Amino acid sequence: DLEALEHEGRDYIMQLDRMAGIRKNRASIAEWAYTSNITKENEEARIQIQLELSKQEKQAWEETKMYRWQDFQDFSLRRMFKKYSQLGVSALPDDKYKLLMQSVSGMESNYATSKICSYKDSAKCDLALEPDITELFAKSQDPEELKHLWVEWHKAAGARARANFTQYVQLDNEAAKLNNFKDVAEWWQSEYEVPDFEQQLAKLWEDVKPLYQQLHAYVRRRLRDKYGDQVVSARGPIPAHLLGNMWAQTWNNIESFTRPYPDKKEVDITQAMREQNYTALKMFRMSDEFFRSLNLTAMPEKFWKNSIIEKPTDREIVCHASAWDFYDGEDFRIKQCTTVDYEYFQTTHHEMGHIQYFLQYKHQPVIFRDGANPGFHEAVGDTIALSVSSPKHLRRVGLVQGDAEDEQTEINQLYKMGIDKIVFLPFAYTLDLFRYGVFRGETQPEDYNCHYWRLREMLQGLEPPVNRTEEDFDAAAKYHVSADVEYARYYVSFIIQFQFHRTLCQLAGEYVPEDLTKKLVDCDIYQSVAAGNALANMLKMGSSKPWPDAMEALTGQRAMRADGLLEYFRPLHEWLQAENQRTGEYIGWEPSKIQYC
Ligand SMILES: C=C(C[SeH])C(=O)N1CCC[C@H]1C(=O)O
Ligand SMILES: [Zn+2]
Repeated sequence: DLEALEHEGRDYIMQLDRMAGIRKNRASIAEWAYTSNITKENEEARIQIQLELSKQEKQAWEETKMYRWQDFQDFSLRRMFKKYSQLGVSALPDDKYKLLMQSVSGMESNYATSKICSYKDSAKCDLALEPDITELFAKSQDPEELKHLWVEWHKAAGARARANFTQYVQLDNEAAKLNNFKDVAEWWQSEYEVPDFEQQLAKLWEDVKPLYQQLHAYVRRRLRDKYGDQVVSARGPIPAHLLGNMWAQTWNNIESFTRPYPDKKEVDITQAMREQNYTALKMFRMSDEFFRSLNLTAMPEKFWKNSIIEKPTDREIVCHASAWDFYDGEDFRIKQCTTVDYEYFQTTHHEMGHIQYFLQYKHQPVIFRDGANPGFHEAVGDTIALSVSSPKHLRRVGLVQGDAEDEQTEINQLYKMGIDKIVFLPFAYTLDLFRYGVFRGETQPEDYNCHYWRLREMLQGLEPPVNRTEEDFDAAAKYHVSADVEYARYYVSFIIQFQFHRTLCQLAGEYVPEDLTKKLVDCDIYQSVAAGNALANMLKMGSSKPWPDAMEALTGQRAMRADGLLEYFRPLHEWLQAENQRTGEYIGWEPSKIQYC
């Protein structure tokens, strides 16, 4: 009878889950070995193990689908079977599976090992993205040097990935079809378990776009003031190489010469960190201490032993920051090439947020050890970092001196947060709208660069520094495109982290709507056990329930909405509107004159 069948099904799936944990542990170990020491043999070993594990997965899958789990009574049991009934890329025949692994691995190692020549010294050709190019791009205010770095990096890391990318698209789409998806776009969106995910992204963009356009117009004027109208036009898109970041995904590196009230004291956190002899380890210890202050879980001993927190000098590694779950309940690691600066201070909290999520849901069955949706996993650390970057907290830890002055200081603070959080949204939206089009076949290889820049211009109001052709492939110059990492997760994160932050600030007694002494912009939840417990309760759920349940458990809302972000930035939005009106700034941008299609 059904009762007995369900009982047998439970025994089966729990045994399968234990085996899956062992497989994932082995996969993580092989992946770590390769990405922390990029050599041909480590790449081959990793692919060999992936191939072996995929065979085991396929066998297990054959057995799993024999169960009539759709009729089971228990919700969690049904959910476990549903997730295990999706085989993934292992559904590909061995030869295609191997080809797919090789094409992604080829792109990723190209990205990780690409070097370019210096602008000032054409004989110096050992500049890596981290730390060399990143540092130069953050500091240089020479448009010609920035143009050189931008063009050379996009040639080395972007154009060179085109062939592998085209093959990866073909094979990944075949895998999608074997999993009963139309294409990879549908497969990626299925992770969010809502039928209208793409419409939700579009709605969120409509909500935030007016604020972005005001910020874009203001920044364009300040850049025109600095570089002149031969470099930055009054009504056109902003050249993408002038924003302090290789992908113009965050503009925090131009804050020092574009902030609204320049005569207010300079708040240079990076300088303060360096003056106070911060080290990578100190940054990690401080982050761990913040999480513990919320009554969350301390980093386990193995974390401190096994993590790589600085770039090794004796080998090539994948420097792009990452957090690792080894699915054995004990081994959790971060790998990042930390530099002592404000940006990496944020990244450290971001990665520690991933580890905290791993720790909170480690008691779950392996199949539920995941974010409620991919965006939740990206939002945890950033939510904590919203408190860490508040003036109140920076004063608490001695990175900022003196007291909160006045409304102008607050506008400067909101501006600093806005050129990080608001400008990121159209960037993130572009990256996956582009790839949705590629996977759907709406964008053919001969149109890759043209379609990428059409979206960049339409959504971000940017243009390339020089003409582009289909010899280029600028999208792959971004890590996540070369590494096959879905990006809508960050778009979701940058929206929901403000919903999380607002709730946690209220629980911490740090934010009271309409109380001018308890403003959201200056909320710091540090040491609030009430906030920490509420966050922990949501994190413990992992992916055991659909994400609206997790969202409701923490915030009382069941949807992702821009109202948290818009509330946080309202004073800045009003200031920008007044300021752009005062200077008669043109809001939006006319078509670019640069050739890229
Ligand atoms: C820090 C990570 C590793 Se999950 C990252 O890739 N992030 C964090 C914010 C956006 C995105 C990026 O760097 O593009
Ligand atoms: Zn992340």
